[in-house]
Amino acid sequence: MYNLSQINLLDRIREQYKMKNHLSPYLKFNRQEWASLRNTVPMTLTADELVSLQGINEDLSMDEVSEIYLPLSRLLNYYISNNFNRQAVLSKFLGKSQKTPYIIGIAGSVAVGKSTTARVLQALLTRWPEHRKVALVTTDGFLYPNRWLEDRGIMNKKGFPQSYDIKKLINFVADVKSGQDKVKVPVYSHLVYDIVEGEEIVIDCPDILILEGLNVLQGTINYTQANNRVFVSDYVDFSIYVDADLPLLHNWYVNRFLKFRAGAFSDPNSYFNHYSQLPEQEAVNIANRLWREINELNLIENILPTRERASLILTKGKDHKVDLIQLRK
Ligand SMILES: Nc1ncnc2c1ncn2[C@@H]1O[C@H](COP(=O)(O)OP(=O)(O)OP(=O)(O)O)[C@@H](O)[C@H]1O
Ligand SMILES: CC(C)(CO)[C@@H](O)C(=O)NCCC(=O)O
Repeated sequence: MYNLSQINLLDRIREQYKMKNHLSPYLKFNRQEWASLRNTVPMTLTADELVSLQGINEDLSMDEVSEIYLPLSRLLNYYISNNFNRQAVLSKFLGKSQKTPYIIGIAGSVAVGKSTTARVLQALLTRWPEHRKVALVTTDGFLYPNRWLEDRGIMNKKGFPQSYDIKKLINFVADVKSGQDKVKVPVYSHLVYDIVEGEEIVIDCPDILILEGLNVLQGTINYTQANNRVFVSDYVDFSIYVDADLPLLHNWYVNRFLKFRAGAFSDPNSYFNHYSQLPEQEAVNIANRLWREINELNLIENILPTRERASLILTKGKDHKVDLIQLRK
C-alpha cells in the first residue's frame, strides 16, 4: 500500500505525463510499427550470434532481439557514426585528433532488465561492420561500501541517491568522455551484496561506453562556488529509460529473488545464504518487503521522475515484451 504523499506524487507524475503527451517531444511506435522498421535494412543474425545472445539471459526471446533490439542497435549505430563524423570535422578544424567515446546511458527501476538490455546492446553494437569496441559499466560499482552505509544507518537506502559516491561517478564519466585511457571502476557484487575490496575493472578508450544503472538520469553534484550543477547525463550522448508498470516490476523482482535463492544464495559467500534454507513462503515475504520498503520507494521518489529526460523510453509489458517505444524527435 502507498502512503498519501506517495499517491499524490504518483498522481502528479501521471498528470505531468498526460500534459507532456499533448505536446510530446517523442515519436511513438507500437511494437509492430517499430519491428517493421527493420525491413528498411535487412538485419539478420548468424547462428553463432544467436547462441551467444542466448547466453546473456536464458529467458530472453529471440523475437524480442530481432523485433526490438536489432532495430534499436541499427538506429544507435547511425547516431554513433554521425557523432564520430562530427568529431572528425572538429579534428580537421583543430589540426589534431579529437575522438572521444560515445556514451549510452540505461536507466530504470531495479529488476526492469537494465543489465540484460545493456548486454544485448553491447553484443549487437559490436557486430556492425565498424567492429567498434563496446565497454559496459554498471553504476552499482559507485555504491558506498556496506560499512559506510551501516555507519550512517542507511543500509535500507541502498540504491537511493545518498548511497552512491556521485562525485566519483561523475569524475569517472568525465574522464572517459575526455578520452583518458585506463580509467578504473570499483566492482559491486550482488552475491556478496557489497563493494569487492581490491577489485576493479579498467576502461581503456572504448569507442562506445554503455553506462547502466538506476541513477544514470539523476546523479548531480553542486559546484557551490559557481553554484553550478553537474549531472551524469551531461556526459551521456544517448539515454534509454526502461519502463514497466509497478505490479510487473514487483513480480519480476520477487521471481529473480527466488531464482537467486535456488542458485546463488546457496553459495556460502552469499550475503543472503541463510535465505536459501528458508521455506519458500518466508523467502517471498522477505522479497516483498525488500521490494516495498526499498526498491519501490526509490522508484517512486527518485527514478520515475527522471523518465522524461531520456532520449528513448522502452515500455515493457508482460514477459518483458516491449510494447511501446518513444523516441525523442
Ligand atoms: N528481455 C528479457 N526477457 C526476459 N527476461 C528478462 C529480460 N530482461 C530481464 N529479464 C529478467 O528480469 C530480471 C531482472 O533483469 P536484470 O537483472 O537485467 O535487471 P536490472 O534492471 O539490471 O536489475 P538491477 O537494477 O537489480 O541490477 C531477471 O530475472 C532477468 O532474467
Ligand atoms: C544494488 C541495487 C541498488 C541496484 O542494482 C539493488 O539491486 C539493491 O540491492 N537494492 C537494495 C534492496 C534489495 O536488496 O533489493
